[in-house]
Amino acid sequence: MTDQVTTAESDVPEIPGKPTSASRTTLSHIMTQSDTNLLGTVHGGVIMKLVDDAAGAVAGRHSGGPAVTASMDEMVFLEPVRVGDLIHVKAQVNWTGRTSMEVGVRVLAERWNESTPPTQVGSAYLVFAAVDGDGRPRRVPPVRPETERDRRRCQEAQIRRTHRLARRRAIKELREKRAAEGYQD
Ligand SMILES: CC(=O)SCCNC(=O)CCNC(=O)[C@H](O)C(C)(C)COP(=O)(O)OP(=O)(O)OC[C@H]1O[C@@H](n2cnc3c(N)ncnc32)[C@H](O)[C@@H]1OP(=O)(O)O
Repeated sequence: MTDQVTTAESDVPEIPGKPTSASRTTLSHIMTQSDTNLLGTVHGGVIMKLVDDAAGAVAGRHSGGPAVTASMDEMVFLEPVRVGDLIHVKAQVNWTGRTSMEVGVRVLAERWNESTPPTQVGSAYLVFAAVDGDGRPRRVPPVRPETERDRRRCQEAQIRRTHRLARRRAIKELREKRAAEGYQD
């Protein structure tokens, strides 16, 4: 992983931007008995897979080709999901770097056969890297936020990006320091 935000190279032509709405996606699924954990509610891993699927579709659509999950952070489960819940997994590109994208995901649930408004049951932020046929990172079009909400999400994604890089750098430096001091853990 690169350790700093890379600026666009001057010798490479700019890729035209793409609006957020061009790749925004919702994946819906009814939860059944086979999705439950030992407590009888829906297994968190089932929801995480749907989150990764929806985010992957968004990343592929935005980048115009294959994209792989590089990281998933801040997966939050707000309320238990039950058998018979209709889940809506809403995903959009919040921010783009040179070859990576942060995708924000919200998970909503409603009873499958009732017309009550859905409630938010979870959220997550994932980083996807666009890759070429050999699995090497390739450049992505810059995302063009369209609404004030899109712009806020983009600003928040930049904060998360800065923190991810700073945390990674700090841990790397600590490990190097400990190795130099002779620790072999
Ligand atoms: C949809 C699916 O199920 S995919 C299956 C699960 N995922 C995978 O198998 C991916 C396996 N991992 C990989 O192939 C590689 O580690 C990659 C492609 C993600 C990154 O490759 P690297 O050699 O580290 O490339 P590099 O350092 O240039 O990083 C590429 C971009 O990803 C970002 N990135 C890489 N690792 C991370 C990470 N852990 N967290 C956040 N961002 C990351 C980098 O910051 C960089 O972004 P930028 O170009 O916008 O600045």
